[in-house]
Amino acid sequence: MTRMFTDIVTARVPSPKSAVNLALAKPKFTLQNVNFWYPGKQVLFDISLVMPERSVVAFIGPSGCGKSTLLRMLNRMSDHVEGVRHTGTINLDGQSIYNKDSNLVDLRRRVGMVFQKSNPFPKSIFENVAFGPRMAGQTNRRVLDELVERCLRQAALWDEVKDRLNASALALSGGQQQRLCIARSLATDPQVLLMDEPASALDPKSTAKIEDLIDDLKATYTIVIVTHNMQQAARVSDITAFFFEGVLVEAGPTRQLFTKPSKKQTEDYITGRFG
Ligand SMILES: Nc1ncnc2c1ncn2[C@@H]1O[C@H](COP(=O)(O)OP(=O)(O)OP(=O)(O)O)[C@@H](O)[C@H]1O
Repeated sequence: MTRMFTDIVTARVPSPKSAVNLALAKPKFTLQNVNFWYPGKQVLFDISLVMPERSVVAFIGPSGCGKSTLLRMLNRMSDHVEGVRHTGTINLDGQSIYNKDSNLVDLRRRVGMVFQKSNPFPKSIFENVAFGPRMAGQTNRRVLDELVERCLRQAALWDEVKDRLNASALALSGGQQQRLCIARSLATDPQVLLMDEPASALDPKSTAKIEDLIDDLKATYTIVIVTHNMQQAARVSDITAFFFEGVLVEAGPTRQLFTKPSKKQTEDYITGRFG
């Protein structure tokens, strides 16, 4: 059973073209002793983890283990629930994101987010991508045209929509809508993309497109992805972090974690014994 599963997974570990030299990469996020509480309940326990720049980091683990909460801490979306608190530090490029003088608008611009369910605005394809730059004060049509084209190209959607930029975004397929949301999050010029199960609502073909896109995007961006699909983690990520009941059980290079996990709990999870 173990052998069969790891054979399947290692056959699909990231291709050499996309492999990142983790030893040389600069840390993008550094988490030290992070704890997090919802009102009356601690859900993350003493998490320490380094996420290298321009790599893909996957969070895996059973439902409720705290993956999304930790992901949302990285751009402080978790602050929005009343009564939450945390301890520990999260540094982005060496600066704490929780400093009292840190700028939340700037943090969200630098750390974009793509959700499980695509959520385009009920506007045209063009306006969805132009929305962020417009909110930031960009009014020059030529600049917006160029930016929309660049982001749609980066999101591997340009060829499919270039002749209907004024059509409603809601008329696109689910997979196209998700790529549009990725294009929209690229338009504010982020450095990090947080993806919360970005392909779980998509068919296999659209999922493959998102995975190819993640592989392309990491040349420019640091990507953190929550996924329930272990084969997807194995295919797209450089580093995998396995969580169980709010504890980071093990994190390391993806191939190593899936072929030679150092903890029995990790092995039990990746071989399907629980979760
Ligand atoms: N807004 C909230 N208020 C209170 N508790 C919450 C809230 N959001 C999540 N939790 C709890 O925090 C714990 C971690 O949830 P979280 O969504 O981070 O886990 P997850 O690993 O992402 O789960 P899933 O894979 O099912 O999405 C769970 O026990 C959950 O019930």
